[in-house]
Amino acid sequence: MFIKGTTFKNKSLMGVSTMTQSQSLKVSIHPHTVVAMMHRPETSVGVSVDNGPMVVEVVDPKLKEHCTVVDSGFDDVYAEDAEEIVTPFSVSIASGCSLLRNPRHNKGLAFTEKERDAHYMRGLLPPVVIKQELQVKKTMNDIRQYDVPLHKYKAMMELQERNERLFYKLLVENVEELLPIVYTPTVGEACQKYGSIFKRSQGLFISIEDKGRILEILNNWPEKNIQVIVVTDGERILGLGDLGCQGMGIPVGKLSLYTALGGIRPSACLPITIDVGTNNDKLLNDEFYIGLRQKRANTQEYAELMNEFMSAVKQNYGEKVIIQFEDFANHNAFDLLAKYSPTHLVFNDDIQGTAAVVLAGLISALKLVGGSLADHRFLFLGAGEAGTGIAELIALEISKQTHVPLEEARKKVWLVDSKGLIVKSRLNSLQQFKKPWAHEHQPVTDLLDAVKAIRPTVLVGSSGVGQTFTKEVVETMSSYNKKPVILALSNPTSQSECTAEQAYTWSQGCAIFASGSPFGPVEYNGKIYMSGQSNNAYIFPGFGLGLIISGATRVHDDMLLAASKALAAQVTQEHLEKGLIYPPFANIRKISACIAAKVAAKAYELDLASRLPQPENLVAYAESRMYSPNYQIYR
Ligand SMILES: O=C([O-])CC(=O)C(=O)O
Ligand SMILES: [Mg+2]
Repeated sequence: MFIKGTTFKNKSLMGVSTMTQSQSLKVSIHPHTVVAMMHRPETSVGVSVDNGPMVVEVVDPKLKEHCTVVDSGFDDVYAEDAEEIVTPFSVSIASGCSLLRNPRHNKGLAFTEKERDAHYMRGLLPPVVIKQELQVKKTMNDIRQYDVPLHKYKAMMELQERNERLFYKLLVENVEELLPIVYTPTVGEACQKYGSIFKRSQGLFISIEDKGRILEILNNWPEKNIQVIVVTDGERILGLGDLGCQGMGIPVGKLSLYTALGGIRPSACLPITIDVGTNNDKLLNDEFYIGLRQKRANTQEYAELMNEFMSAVKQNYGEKVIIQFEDFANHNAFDLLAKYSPTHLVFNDDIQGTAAVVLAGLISALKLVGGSLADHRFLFLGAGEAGTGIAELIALEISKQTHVPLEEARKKVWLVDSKGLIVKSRLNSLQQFKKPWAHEHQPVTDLLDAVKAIRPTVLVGSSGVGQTFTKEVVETMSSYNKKPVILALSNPTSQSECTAEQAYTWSQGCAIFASGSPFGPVEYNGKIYMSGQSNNAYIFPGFGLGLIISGATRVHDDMLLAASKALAAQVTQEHLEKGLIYPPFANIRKISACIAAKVAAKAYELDLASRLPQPENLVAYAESRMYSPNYQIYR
């Protein structure tokens, strides 16, 4: 809303910020405009409201000279058609139209008669009053009418912008149907087209040009009580590569899962995209691209910006804000995690979250294939964040179970990158994070030969390249194993190493298969095969909740192991009989509470928890702290 001339000589919010609470400003405006405190203490303005004509009365004589009185009537009192300079004056207790347009508080047709009266909404809505349940039904009907997933995505984003609780209610109650829309695979397409579909900013954009001003930018975000930040620099969005500033879809999507799946309050979630340019020429030449039109900054500029960012976050939100790194390219992901783990509560979802979810799947799969982890041989296609992250967690668990040194346990795990099997003779040319996986072996240049040479029982795809598990690869795996475990983790679906149908057909129905992005049931030889979704979405929401409820200050590998085991414990005999190595997403909030409880328990055990005393029943405590999307009642 704009107030004409806006009564302040210094026509900007900064002008307002110079006033203190004691310099009270009495305002009588349109009856539905209840003006109260502005967000920031330094901008607090005591304001009272009378019903009546538009009058601004300044009580403090010292402020009088800064103000002009505005009258009501035919005049353009809100300066809607004025070309003069105006102050965008906003009110903070919403009522009337501003309440209906406030996504956090809007309930649409579900506002009761009493609320409509109390909040000056009578006449602004049609007479009917409906329940949230009916709104869910109606909105789901709407969404289902779109055939194109991206259209459903846009409808969901619009809902989030219009009525946040309804958005989360839909997501919580229809998680299996809507996850592929707000998350992988559709979010991948949304990021590719983000510039064209961009309507409203849903997070903070920090560009290399903002160097020196990051703290100021964080302060522009309306919420102060931030508990989780998901940040990307857009350089490796899913398996789609460098999408620059358009990677914003990922932090937004991940954080909506933090809320829907892990029960973290939406106001406590902050999506951030760091824009240091992009090396994607297609985007640089795209007229609708929303980011900086330049190549990525050099290593030093990048490191300086990230350093300022990490310091600003800690300064603004304290020790206990979770900073989740998402979809950074390998070279930065490992460095950032190593650099900031000792000083910040950082979590890399692609390295650590994916590792925990895959280990959980393997723990379940053992119940189908037999043996312990140490009895198996693991071969990875892809030696990046996911590949080496999973490999390391498997080795850590083997080492704990069998009491062999970690270096020894690592020998059970083999990795193939774009140059072939990672072996000792390649050591000097390998990036640091691949070096632990260079075992003694002849050079092998491709995956099929690596499968023949290593004879793995478990094959994991984490290369970001689609259709790399060929018929021959799957057949060869099946020739050595009665039940080959095949995980095609790359996202979105287009980058999956093979489809569920290919895995079941080529293995003649023997494979235990899961994938990063979802596949529907497959019929093979008259039997229906269901595959699980091996995606970090099972882990990070509950993991984050566990960190928050314990007040953890650092992430520890043992917490990842605890999360894996908690997830694996949710897989029942009934799931296993269907070939599922993950529980259905339908129960995810319950699962997240169980994961949170185990992560929190580990934090207490490791003396990393700051919330004391430790609650007696951590599962019940976790559940009690979860955000509910049900509407609140307004007085
Ligand atoms: O977003 C997902 O679906 C999983 C993930 O972290 C990635 O692929 O980078
Ligand atoms: Mg990711």
